[in-house]
Amino acid sequence: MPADAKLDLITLTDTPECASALLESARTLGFLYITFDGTEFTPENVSEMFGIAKEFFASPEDEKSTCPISADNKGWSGMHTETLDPATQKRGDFKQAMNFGEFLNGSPQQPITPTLAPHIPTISRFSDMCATLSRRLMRLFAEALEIEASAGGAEYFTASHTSSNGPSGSIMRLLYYPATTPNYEKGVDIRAGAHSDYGSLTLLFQHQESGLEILSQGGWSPVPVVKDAICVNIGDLLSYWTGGLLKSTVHRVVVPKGGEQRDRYSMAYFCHPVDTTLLEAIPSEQVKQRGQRGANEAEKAITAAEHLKGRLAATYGWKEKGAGQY
Ligand SMILES: O=C(O)CCC(=O)C(=O)O
Ligand SMILES: [Fe+2]
Repeated sequence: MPADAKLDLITLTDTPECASALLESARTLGFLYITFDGTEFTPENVSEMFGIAKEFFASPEDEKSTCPISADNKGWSGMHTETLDPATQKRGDFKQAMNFGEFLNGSPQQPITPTLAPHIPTISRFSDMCATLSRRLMRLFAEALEIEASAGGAEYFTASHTSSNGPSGSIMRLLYYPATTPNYEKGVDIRAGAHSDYGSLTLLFQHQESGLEILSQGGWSPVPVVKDAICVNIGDLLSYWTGGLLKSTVHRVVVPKGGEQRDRYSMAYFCHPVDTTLLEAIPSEQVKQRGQRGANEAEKAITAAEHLKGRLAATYGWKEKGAGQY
């Protein structure tokens, strides 16, 4: 049995010490936990959202399928619809998901099912809280990276992570991994295939049940669920932007030992910069020291939207070498 991954558990304070601790976790594992304490999240508002997720996934397939996932990455995806590791998987992920794009003044910009309709204010508020927390984390990363004051210093990422400045790829996602009987085929099915996330960072809320694993040199390590805490991981875009200093670590979701009969629910907020954001070399000595990699090597800066589009082609080469190796 591989040893559990040891993720740092950090309580957010807006101090240089906290910023350094976050950067250290992001530079090493690329994964960490932050406690609800120190954020707007509480056991109550998170469990209210899990209640909505359960109600939604229990609603009839006929109803959910009126909002199918579309090319804009919003909507419902049923069992085996998404394949996160197409090179290896014979069958799509053993899960369902519902993706919400950004809300505009509290209104969804996508079709919504009747079961979800009464909960829109709660989902919209939760999504906003995730955006606010993500922006705060980005601010702390900028502080720890000692970005030149003339370029914005600790506020370097703020405008690009503010939704009023334009559309972005940010997504609030509800996830449901059903119990594995009777249709789960061991060795063929997986709850979520190996992948890295695409954006700046991801906030992950897990409901009791474990199963998340991260890949390191030693192989796959299970990530134990920490009560009243949010798992934070760095995405490909931020790894690219920082010349690989911050690690976008490959991860997957499996059925934990003895968990075959249990459902698993989680919620992920994928934070992306505004589409038009230019991913230019970051004016930080720490990033410059990474040499000609990622955004440091590009002659012409690409935008966040271009990075997202080209992500698969751009990342498969280094993914074979190991996580986040720009
Ligand atoms: O459900 C989880 O714990 C992780 C899901 C995940 O990695 C993803 O959707 O990108
Ligand atoms: Fe992921």
